[in-house]
Amino acid sequence: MNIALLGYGKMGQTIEKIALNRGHNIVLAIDKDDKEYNITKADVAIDFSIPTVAFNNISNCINNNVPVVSGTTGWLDDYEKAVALCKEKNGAFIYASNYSLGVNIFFELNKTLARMMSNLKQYNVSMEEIHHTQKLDAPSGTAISLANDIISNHDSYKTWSLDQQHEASIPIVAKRIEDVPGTHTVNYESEVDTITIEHIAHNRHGFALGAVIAAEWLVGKTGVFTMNDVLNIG
Ligand SMILES: NC(=O)C1=CN([C@@H]2O[C@H](COP(=O)(O)OP(=O)(O)OC[C@H]3O[C@@H](n4cnc5c(N)ncnc54)[C@H](OP(=O)(O)O)[C@@H]3O)[C@@H](O)[C@H]2O)C=CC1
Ligand SMILES: O=C(O)C1=N[C@H](C(=O)O)C[C@H](O)C1
Repeated sequence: MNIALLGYGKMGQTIEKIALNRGHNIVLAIDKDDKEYNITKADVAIDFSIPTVAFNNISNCINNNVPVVSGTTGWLDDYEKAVALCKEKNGAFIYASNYSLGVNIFFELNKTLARMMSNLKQYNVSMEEIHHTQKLDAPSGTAISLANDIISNHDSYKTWSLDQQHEASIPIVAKRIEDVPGTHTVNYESEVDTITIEHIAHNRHGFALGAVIAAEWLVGKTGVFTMNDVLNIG
């Protein structure tokens, strides 16, 4: 496949290595200063850029009939617009806050645990995410996905927040520590014990491999998809 990388930072460069190893070509590697480029050279685009440009990058792909895999976080206020555009243009679009197989398994564990905890009011949930210091958004996209999945599966929670706990709100602590690729923790605490589930990424390989697998899967399809469609779990 001919792949366009929209964003050639830490993730773009990791994706390039994995894509080349799997026999693909990188026909574009776009960064902040690359204003003029022909996206139609690509069979598929993979966007790991920055929150303020992600929606434009995705729209440009959809408008030019190029399937697009989006991994950028922090732009989701525009997600429904991207979905509507994709449907209108009969395009192909997938977004995931986290492309790693491990985190997608963790998402399922989190939903199951939330369903079990919904009847056990003695436990209060809290979350923590830790990332490297260059990260632009907080909380992480993965933490938001985890919180939304708890809200959908647990009667007591209606929202999440980064500050002090409000009633019916899941408190999230976002820490920034040099070189951490991504750690997510969900805690249920009672007076007598704590139950914790945690995912620790050791490097960016899992995210990048998942994004390339999603791109391979997406080509030739039309519609709006999630990683559950690609991995057939959940
Ligand atoms: N879904 C997932 O599985 C994962 C998602 N992410 C998300 O992916 C995104 C990128 O992460 P990461 O690679 O670590 O970040 P980096 O900062 O290393 O890379 C972002 C890149 O985007 C570039 N960029 C800036 N403006 C544009 C533009 N207009 N078009 C294209 N590219 C542009 C930046 O260029 P310049 O440096 O010149 O400004 C930079 O090279 C983040 O939102 C992060 O949260 C990260 C890991 C996994
Ligand atoms: O910025 C990162 O690095 C990461 N971002 C994603 C997120 O916001 O959840 C995924 C992963 O945790 C790494």
